[in-house]
Amino acid sequence: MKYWALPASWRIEAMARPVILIPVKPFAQGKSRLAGVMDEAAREDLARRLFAHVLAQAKQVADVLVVSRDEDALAQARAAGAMALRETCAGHNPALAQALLKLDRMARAPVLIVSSDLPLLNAQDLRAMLAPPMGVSVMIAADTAGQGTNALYLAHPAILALRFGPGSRAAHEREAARAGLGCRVIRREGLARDLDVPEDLPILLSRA
Ligand SMILES: Nc1nc2c(ncn2[C@@H]2O[C@H](COP(=O)(O)OP(=O)(O)OP(=O)(O)O)[C@@H](O)[C@H]2O)c(=O)[nH]1
Ligand SMILES: O=C(O)[C@H](O)COP(=O)(O)O
Repeated sequence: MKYWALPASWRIEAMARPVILIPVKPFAQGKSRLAGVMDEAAREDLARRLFAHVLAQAKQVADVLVVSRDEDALAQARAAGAMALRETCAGHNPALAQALLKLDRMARAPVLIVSSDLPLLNAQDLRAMLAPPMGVSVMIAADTAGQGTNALYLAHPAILALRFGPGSRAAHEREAARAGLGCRVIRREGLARDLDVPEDLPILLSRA
């Protein structure tokens, strides 16, 4: 069938370019679980560098939207050519919900939510997350423990209730099942290795 012979609503979805959505906690508040081994300035610097890395990888792959209440993070996003959204409802899930609402109004394009603390992330990881198998509308990149969600692909912005927080991998799977959506869990090192606790810090050496 010719492209222009498709129903109009399908055409819009087929044209819609995916967006990578990066939530960023204020740099000075992030990485609080490293407080026992790094002072405030070092944690802030680390959070800033991790975000810069994720942003650079994401920009190679798709349009990017950053949601944050940190003006520096928003400025860094704009300087890299990304869209920036000031968070009005503080918190991981509320900020993402705000961003998804905006994306849903812009276009019903696929969204890939990616954590800003993935030191081994590369563009291939992101491309893999943006290529779901037929019939799959939700893809979850689990953390190494299989408990958290480090990246979440959504076929469109309003498809799933967000459940970031402890046990989010299982919670996102449950939400997908409840909504009758095809769902896959992906395990790739670049997506799985986040940097949360002191035991994760040796990852940085492998990037040195
Ligand atoms: N916009 C926004 N992003 C958040 C918020 N809280 C967490 N995030 C982001 O969500 C992703 C996962 O966060 P966490 O792994 O909990 O990282 P963190 O909050 O820096 O680490 P801890 O302070 O140790 O909990 C990262 O991209 C964070 O920047 C928030 O309140 N607002
Ligand atoms: O799974 C999640 O909700 C996020 O990745 C945050 O989880 P974490 O606090 O274990 O990093």
